[in-house]
Amino acid sequence: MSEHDEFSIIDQLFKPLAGLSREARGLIDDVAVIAGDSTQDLVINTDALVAGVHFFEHDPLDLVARKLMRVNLSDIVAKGAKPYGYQLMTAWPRGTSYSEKADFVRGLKTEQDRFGVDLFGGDTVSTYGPLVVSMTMFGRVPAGRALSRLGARAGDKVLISGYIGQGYLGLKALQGQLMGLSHADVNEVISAYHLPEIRADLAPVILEHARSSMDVSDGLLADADHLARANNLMIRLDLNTVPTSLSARAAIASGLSPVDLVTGGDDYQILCTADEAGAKALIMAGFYEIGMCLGVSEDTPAGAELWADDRRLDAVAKGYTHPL
Ligand SMILES: Nc1ncnc2c1ncn2[C@@H]1O[C@H](COP(=O)(O)OP(=O)(O)OP(=O)(O)O)[C@@H](O)[C@H]1O
Ligand SMILES: Cc1ncc(C[n+]2csc(CCOP(=O)(O)O)c2C)c(N)n1
Ligand SMILES: [Mg+2]
Repeated sequence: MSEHDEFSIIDQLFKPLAGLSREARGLIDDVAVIAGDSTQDLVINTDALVAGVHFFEHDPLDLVARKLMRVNLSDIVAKGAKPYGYQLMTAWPRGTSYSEKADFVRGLKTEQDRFGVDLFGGDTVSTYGPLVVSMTMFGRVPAGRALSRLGARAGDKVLISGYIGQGYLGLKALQGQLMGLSHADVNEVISAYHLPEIRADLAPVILEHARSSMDVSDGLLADADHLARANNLMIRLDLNTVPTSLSARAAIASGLSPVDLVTGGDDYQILCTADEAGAKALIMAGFYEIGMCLGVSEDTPAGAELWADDRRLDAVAKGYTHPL
């Protein structure tokens, strides 16, 4: 096992290449922001999906395309930006048929129509390895207003845009490891794994009322930990207030640990912080309050902790990390 993971590689090898460019945000945010004209900036995000790592090799390719679009859109929306267009890279395993590629394109078209984006360019190559698809998504935001992971303050409320654990439950169902759910519940969580919910409609309210914001891809606890550390704060999450679906509650009743839901990842919900008034407005728009930002001290170092019923809970891992 290597002593490196994605975060140490980014930190040690890639961060120096970003230099002091404002656009890169020191590679501590999820996106780059490029100044446009005097009215708007461009928010840019790249996320890739790899067969066997992010999706199953036999997943229908229209769903893979749709998931690729959504995992990229979640970062754009989290920064308060409006989706604009995208570039695409596809590395096709040799022997992939024309009709499979056409399925992939059909999935892209469905999401283009839904989210109002067009294809701006990209690259098409072949590979001896598994299918790899990567997207660079562009969004537009009023000049100087793009949100960041930075900006949270002690006393801020922590909020989430929707159910946590749906994608993880779908993954477990597809792996045949989910017990106690009805047929309809299983279909619901598998559908969430393939097609995470993206609330593009929330971008304006996030822009208006959040102080810091990011999407949740690795796991709620892991991403709250990233946000907390970026701001040198302690985030205390209250597990009892994390919103979960009826399917998730049925899985818990059948023995699933609720901690797994907040560390499993594949959520693509929006995690943000706001002051009291901002939190009220965000809750009115559909967000759920799930925790607090606290100042750091010897007893409360920077990072995220999970609490339930006045007890701190331990998690084996806070979320998904790519071993490198
Ligand atoms: N290979 C790379 N080259 C340049 N920058 C990179 C590379 N990999 C990651 N980064 C940058 O490092 C920062 C953190 O990346 P990370 O993948 O953790 O972001 P994220 O939005 O949380 O990702 P994800 O949605 O994939 O979980 C981002 O600014 C990203 O652009
Ligand atoms: C087949 C299969 N096995 C495992 C997982 C879980 N998983 C893989 S990557 C990731 C974090 C987000 O990725 P990234 O950080 O690259 O954006 C998660 C939760 C999955 N989705 N599919
Ligand atoms: Mg992100």
